[in-house]
Formats: sequence, structure tokens, C-alpha cells
Amino acid sequence: MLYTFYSSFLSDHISFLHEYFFSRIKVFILYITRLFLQTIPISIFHNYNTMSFSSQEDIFDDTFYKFFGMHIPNPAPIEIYSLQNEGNNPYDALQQSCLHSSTTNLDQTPVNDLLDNISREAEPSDIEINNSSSSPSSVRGRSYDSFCGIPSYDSPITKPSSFYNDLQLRADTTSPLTLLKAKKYLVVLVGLPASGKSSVAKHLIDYLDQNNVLGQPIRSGIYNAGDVRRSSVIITNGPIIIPNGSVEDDIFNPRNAKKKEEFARVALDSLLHDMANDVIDLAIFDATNSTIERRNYIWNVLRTFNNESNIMVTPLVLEVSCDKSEYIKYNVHNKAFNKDYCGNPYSSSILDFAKRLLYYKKQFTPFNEIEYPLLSSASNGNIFHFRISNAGISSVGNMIMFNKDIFDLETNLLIREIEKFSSNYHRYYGYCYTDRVENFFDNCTSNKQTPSVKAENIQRDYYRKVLSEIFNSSFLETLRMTNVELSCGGSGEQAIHIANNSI
Ligand SMILES: Nc1ncnc2c1ncn2[C@@H]1O[C@H](COP(=O)(O)OP(=O)(O)OP(=O)(O)O)[C@@H](O)[C@H]1O
Ligand SMILES: O=P(O)(O)OC[C@H]1O[C@](O)(CO)[C@@H](O)[C@@H]1O
Repeated sequence: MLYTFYSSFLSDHISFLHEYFFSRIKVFILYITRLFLQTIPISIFHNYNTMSFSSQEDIFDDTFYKFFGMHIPNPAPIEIYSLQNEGNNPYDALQQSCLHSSTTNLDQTPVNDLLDNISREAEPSDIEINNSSSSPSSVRGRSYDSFCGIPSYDSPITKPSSFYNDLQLRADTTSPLTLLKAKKYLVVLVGLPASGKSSVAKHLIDYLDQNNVLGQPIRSGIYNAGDVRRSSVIITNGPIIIPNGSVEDDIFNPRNAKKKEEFARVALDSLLHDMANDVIDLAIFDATNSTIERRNYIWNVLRTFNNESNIMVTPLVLEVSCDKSEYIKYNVHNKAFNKDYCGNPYSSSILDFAKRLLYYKKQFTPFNEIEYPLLSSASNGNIFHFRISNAGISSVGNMIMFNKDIFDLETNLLIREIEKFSSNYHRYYGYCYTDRVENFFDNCTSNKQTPSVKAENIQRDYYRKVLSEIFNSSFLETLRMTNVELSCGGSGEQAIHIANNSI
């Protein structure tokens, strides 16, 4: 009996030890193979219909992490072309990924026009800005919405069209000296007001912290143009106006677009100042950055900064969009309690924000591929374009294109992580938000309501009533369509009417 016990004990443990060492050796061999692969520039093209590059890599990476407590280095110059695609044709994927149908043709003329504009400087404005408020509005280390779950990835990867290869040829040639520069990263947010940009920015910082992506802390900060604006404008119980202006001088009226550019310039200057002083490694530029001109300005400033400093800042675009009516309403509802409106009556805040959204919508141009050459000219020939839509429930693709001539392990690792973050955003963070939206619009029918729950419900009913009056279907339709003829009529048209009359 004793013998049986010992033999079963031993065999259990021997098989455990065998499994343990064998799996370690397996990982080690895979690692060595992978190190060998690093010497070979490879391009990886996978169609996600058949195989997911990310999921295979991540199984390997997760296993490696378990055993060695660090992430494995990436194979050298990889190109990841990542577009959400239902079919096999890469060019279809490109077309599907385009947000702006007028720019999906491969005619390079608009690109040339943009490149001609490349050296154009933003015009100075007469407004005085208080620089003191331009410090980052958020820094790493803060805790945000809970980080949820162990990631498992499944990101769509497809082959690129030759169009992107052409673009790559147009990129600036990289001097070997650039590679010796200190590396920093700039995430440029693009998206309409209340689309969730600031929330996603905080989540991204949290995600990078939690995952210890580079094996050491990434010092990061959010630079918000809205914070600069708030220190320079007059908050009224009505439109937010610029100093020395009339009451009609709503800062968000496109007439005052130049003044808004100044606020953005201050925020960007402050961000680059912090990079130059080595205060941060990764900065998020939080503004709508909703026009091509603005983005062009950013790339120009960045190119100059990169040329004149001993720092190489790699820009990434992160587009955040939201077109689900419940989400728009919920987001705007929360905006009614921020610093722009504190103390103002709820309905006037909602109305003002509706007007702001409409103003922005009229001049908003989603970031699209005709701007890629401009981005790549400020980015060592790389193109990193991520998108999150409706808190990650709508599927949109990312575009990731590495310059083949440069091997940069750190950038590779970081970009891969950000790709995971944006492709899996709903699973990591977005679901907490979508649950909250659902609760907000849910009709609570429980009989056992305490007085405070009852009071909360009455309050919430009021909010929902105001929201659905202002954000009625015709207003939402107007928002959805670009350059539509606006028609008036019905209570919810008030914002459209105000916006139209004041342009
Ligand atoms: N992904 C999200 N996670 C959590 N909350 C969100 C998310 N998206 C939107 N929200 C909610 O909507 C509100 C508005 O979102 P947020 O401030 O992030 O938008 P924004 O695009 O930065 O707006 P703005 O450009 O006007 O500053 C937030 O206060 C938050 O309550
Ligand atoms: O300079 P932009 O791109 O208009 O973005 C900044 C503005 O965006 C907003 O976040 C829109 O709500 C404002 O707070 C801020 O003034």
C-alpha cells in the first residue's frame, strides 16, 4: 500500500516536473528561434479570415511572460497592415475603412495639394492666452475606471494595397542619426466633442501602466486644449464667450475658429516643452483636432521639433467616434456637469452643447488616408492610425505601417500594445461604460423603491426628457449627415436654429 502511495506520488510529481521543464524548454527554443528571426526583415501579411497574427503572437508572449516575467522582444522590421475586412481583397479593405467616401480614390492630387501646404504656418491670433493652465490635465499613476480582465486578442489583419507602398516611398528618408535620438510618443486624438476622447485617453494611460508595456514605467500626460480655453474664456449662463467679445461671440462658432487654434497651440507648446525637458515619454493631445488644417499644423510643428531637438517624437492618431444616439445623449448629459457649465440650468447646458456639436460637425473632417503622407513625413515614414467607435462595440479598423528601413523594438512593442488596446477596447474598458448607458436609459420598474431611489428616478426622468427633446430624431439626423440642408420645426430644432442663425 505504501509502495502504491509512493509510486503514485512520484509519478504524479515526475509528470508535473516533466511538463514544467518541458514547457520551459519549449518556450526557450521558441525564443531562440525568434531572436534568430530578428535578423531577417520580414513582412507579415495575414488575412484575419484565416488566421490571426495577434492571437498566435500573444499566446507565445503570454507564456513567455509567465516564465520570464517580461515581454518578449518583437521580431525586427515587421509591417502590420491592419484593416477591418470582410473579404479577401486588400483594396476593398482600404475602401471599407475609409470614413470619407470622396477621398477613397487613388488619385494623388489631393495628397499633392496637402503636401504643398506642408510648410504653411498657423496664423497668429490677437488673443492672449494664459499659459499657466497648460500643464497636463492628467498624469500616469492615477486610477481610472477599473481595468478589467486578462486580455485575449483577436485583431483583424489584412494585406495592404500597393497604394500604401507608394505612400511609404514618399516618406522622408530617415537619417541614421535620428535613431540615436531620445524616443517619445505623441497620441493625437481626433473626434467630435463628447465622443469619449478624454475617457479613452485616460484608459489608454491606465492600460499602458497596467501592462508595463516597455518593462519600465511610461511617464505620460494628457494635454487638453479645453483646459487652456477654460482659463481664457468667460463662462456665462449661456454660450461660452471670448473676452472682449459680444454675447454672440460663442467660442465654438466657426467664425471664432482662429481663436480656438490659439488654445490648441498653447496646449501643444506646453506638451512639447514637457517633452523637451524630459518630463514625459508619451503625451496625449486632447482636442477635437477636427480639421485637416489643424492636423497639418500639428505635423508641421512636430517635424520642426524633431529636426531641431535631440528628441524623436513618433506621432500616432487615435480617432474616437460615437454615433449611437443613446451614447451621444448620455455623453452630453455628463458634459452638462463639467466646468463649462457648472451651476447652469441643465436644459440650457444641454442646448448649448447640442449647438457646439453642430458647429463642430459642420467643419469636421475625419482623419483619412489622404493625410497619411503628411503624418508619415512627421513620423520617420511610419503611419499609426487607430480607431475606436462607440466605445469599441462598432468594428472599425486600424492602420499600422512601419517604415521598413528602421528597426525600432520599443516602438514596435508600444504600437502592438496600442493596437491591442484599441481593437479590444470594449472588452477592457468600454463595457463598463455601455452598462452605465444601459442603466441610465433603463426604465426601473422595481416596486421596492426607497425614497432616495425614487428621487433619483424622478431626477433621471427629467434628464432623459430634456435630452430627448433637444436630441430629438431630426436633430440627431442633422448631426449624422454632413452638409445637409437644415430645416427648422419641432421643439428639438432650437439648437439647429441657433447654430444656423449665428454662422
Ligand atoms: N469610453 C468611455 N468610457 C467612460 N465614459 C465615457 C466614455 N465615452 C464617453 N463617456 C462619458 O461621456 C462623457 C463625455 O466623454 P469625454 O469627456 O471623454 O468626451 P470628449 O470627446 O473628450 O469630449 P470633449 O471633446 O467635449 O472634451 C464623459 O464624461 C463620460 O461620462
Ligand atoms: O481645439 P479643438 O480641436 O476645437 O478642441 C478643443 C475643444 O474641444 C472640446 O473638448 C470640445 O468640447 C473643448 O473642451 C475644447 O475647447
